[in-house]
Amino acid sequence: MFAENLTKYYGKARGIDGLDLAVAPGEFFGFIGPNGAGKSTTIRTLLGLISPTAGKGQVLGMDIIKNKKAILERVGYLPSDTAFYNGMKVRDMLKLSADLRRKDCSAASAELCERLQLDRDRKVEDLSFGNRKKVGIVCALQHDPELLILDEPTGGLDPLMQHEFFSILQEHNRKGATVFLSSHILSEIQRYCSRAAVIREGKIIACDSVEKLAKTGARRVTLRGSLKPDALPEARDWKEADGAVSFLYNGDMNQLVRTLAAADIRELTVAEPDLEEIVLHFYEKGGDQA
Ligand SMILES: Nc1ncnc2c1ncn2[C@@H]1O[C@H](COP(=O)(O)OP(=O)(O)OP(=O)(O)O)[C@@H](O)[C@H]1O
Repeated sequence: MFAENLTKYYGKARGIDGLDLAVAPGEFFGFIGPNGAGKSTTIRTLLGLISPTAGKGQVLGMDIIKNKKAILERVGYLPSDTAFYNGMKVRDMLKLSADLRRKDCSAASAELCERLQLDRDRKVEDLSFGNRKKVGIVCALQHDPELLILDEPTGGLDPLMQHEFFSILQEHNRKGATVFLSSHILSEIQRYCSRAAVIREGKIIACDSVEKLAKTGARRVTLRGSLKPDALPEARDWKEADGAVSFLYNGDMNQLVRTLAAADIRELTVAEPDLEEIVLHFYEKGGDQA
């Protein structure tokens, strides 16, 4: 799947602007970005649900403008906001979704409902938000698609269900399915994805293995003692909690050690910042790695 200079304007409003992205078959790929960055617009444009203003893309080797219908038939898509027909029971909704793909998915559907603890005899409109999400998940997965595109899938799922959901995704991925997961929750990207792209204001500002994205020259220094921020002008993102101060430091280590030696330090840890901190930094600075 790839996008090249993919651009979507809603009138004058920017959805995405010159977005480049490539996801290889079989990847478990994460798509991270703040609210309004363009994650859903990217996904909807790639699926042919909205037409790009400019640029091009391919999904499963098919052109996103010429082959919209075929793409939707072969992809499992979970939209960020799932809408269903009122008055239908879960089992009827799932059957309708399978019928639209002209596939008998009854065995897979039953197994997924069992694993996600979804009661098929209830009406969809009577379900809680999380349980409606599960209906969307089963619709996206029951036909065993080769590409899964999941837009913020875990909202509303409790931790046990999130765990089960990711186990199911991992099983699909191990069997060869490509998983494209958009999320705000960095810990789940870090845990499950092998590569990820960071989107900000409609553009990809970083794309790499999760390991490399999380790797940075900067360290988070946490200490208890008398050090004041003006002693280390190169340190940034000062935080104070429980009597300890911490900051991100990307400067000369000898300088850090000399400065600390001159202060009265009772406790000191120097650690790699977590992915969350690094991505937040991307959001703020627009791409200079910490
Ligand atoms: N139908 C629309 N009409 C006008 N502007 C839109 C429309 N849909 C999205 N936008 C704008 O496009 C930009 C990208 O929105 P998009 O929903 O793709 O972001 P997102 O990254 O999925 O955000 P979130 O995490 O909040 O779901 C936003 O500024 C949004 O206001």
